Amino acid sequence: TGLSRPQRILKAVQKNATKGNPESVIAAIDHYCRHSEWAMNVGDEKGLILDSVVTEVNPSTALELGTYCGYSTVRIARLLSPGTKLITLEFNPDYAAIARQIIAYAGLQDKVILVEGPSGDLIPKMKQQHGIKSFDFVFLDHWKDRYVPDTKLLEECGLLRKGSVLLADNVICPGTPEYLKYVRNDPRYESRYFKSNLEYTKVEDGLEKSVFLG
Ligand SMILES: Cc1ncccc1-c1cc(O)c2nc[nH]c(=O)c2c1
Ligand SMILES: [Mg+2]
Repeated sequence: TGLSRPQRILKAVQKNATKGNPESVIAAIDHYCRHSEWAMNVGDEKGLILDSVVTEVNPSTALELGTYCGYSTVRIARLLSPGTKLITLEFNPDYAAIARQIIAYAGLQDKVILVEGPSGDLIPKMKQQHGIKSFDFVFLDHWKDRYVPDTKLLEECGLLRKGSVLLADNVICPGTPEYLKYVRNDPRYESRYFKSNLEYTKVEDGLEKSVFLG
């Protein structure tokens, strides 16, 4: 039955973007998903908030939960200082295969480590597999029912330090009420909501930024 949506997004990148130019890859995906077919990228509006938080944190170590086609992976990796790494976890092998090609098309493959598998299994292996002491920045954008268990797992594995920043997508749509309760009620987190819109729509959504206080 033809190409998948991620495959069509990759084709749009190959057709409309310039190799090695992350900005053009981002613009090509946003144009395609706004004018041709919707897809669950963080998008251009929430993407500006993501950019500002990544720039403020300037992480040495960053983790992304949920790669999909690599749109936010490219947004984050293009802002990282030389010598820093973004680890991105993706459960779906078909998504991962497309994301690798989009990340490579942007010329960012040397800054990104894409790992396929369930976040719940991979998070406890981060230290030994990738020599990570702790993450300065975590972008949660995978599955709403995993936000709380994976946050607890990051704490338990000693992967968060005083000042680590968690940024969560979709806290309104599809919505992560349990996660919002968790980070807003736990005194170890200082949380703030950034109101925005669901990618490429007028529906409200937003990002929750939570600083781990240790
Ligand atoms: C798919 C969808 N339909 C209607 C409304 C929102 C969504 C939606 C939007 C996103 O940004 C997502 N990010 C990560 N994971 C998701 O499952 C997800 C789902
Ligand atoms: Mg999302």
